[in-house]
Amino acid sequence: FIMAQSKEERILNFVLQNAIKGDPQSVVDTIDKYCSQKEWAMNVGDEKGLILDKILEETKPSALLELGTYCGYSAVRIARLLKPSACLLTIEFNPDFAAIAKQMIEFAGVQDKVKILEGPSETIIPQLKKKHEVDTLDFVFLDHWKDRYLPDTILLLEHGLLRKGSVILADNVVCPGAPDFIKYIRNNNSFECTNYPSHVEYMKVKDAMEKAVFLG
Ligand SMILES: Nc1ncnc2c1ncn2[C@@H]1O[C@H](Cn2cc(CNC(=O)c3cc([N+](=O)[O-])cc(O)c3O)nn2)[C@@H](O)[C@H]1O
Ligand SMILES: [Mg+2]
Repeated sequence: FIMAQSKEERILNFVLQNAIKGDPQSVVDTIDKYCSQKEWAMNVGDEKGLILDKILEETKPSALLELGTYCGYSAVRIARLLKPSACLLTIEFNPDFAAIAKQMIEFAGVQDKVKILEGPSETIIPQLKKKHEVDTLDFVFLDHWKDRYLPDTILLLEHGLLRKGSVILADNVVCPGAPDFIKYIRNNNSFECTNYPSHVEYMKVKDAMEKAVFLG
């Protein structure tokens, strides 16, 4: 009998059947095709993805953290631009989504640059230095629950995970929005903020990403 698939399983199966194995760009393009034509899903998407690409190419990070792996779209999108020695740690607490993302990342052939850490960000961030051999982070992508953006940014600061020049990039600062994070980061003299207007993935609804550079 046909298992009642989840949307996330349907996205993964569409990639396994239609993308080119070992080609991360084709995985990104195939997810965008499925989610714009068949079923909407909360990937950062192609329009905001190009902003993400540009900021990555400017930053050239070696140690990266993502909060909210979901199906692995942004993990594959980020990893495809990283130098061989770079490493993306991505935190996901939903085990079903983590399993899908693992298969997505392996199919794209970027598994050597991506490590999925299963659990809630509030638990894993304090473990990054001792358990996951992180010194400081060059780049952090926030795309998980919007009311966790601010507390997790404060956790990163408290645990000495940011250094002068570390870049935090936050998705969805307009829709669904992260008002407490935006208020804090724009009023904190230790951060230099830039807003990048865009749209919600696969929609005409206005959204934006916010870049915050830590000044030390
Ligand atoms: N504290 C957490 N620790 C680890 N993983 C988490 C945490 N919170 C959520 N997640 C995971 O993030 C993934 C994605 N996610 C993101 C959100 C919040 N994002 C959105 O709700 C959203 C919503 C829209 N939208 O409604 O248009 C557009 C977007 O780009 C979005 O990111 N909820 N789950 C999910 O796999 C979830 O398990
Ligand atoms: Mg998002």
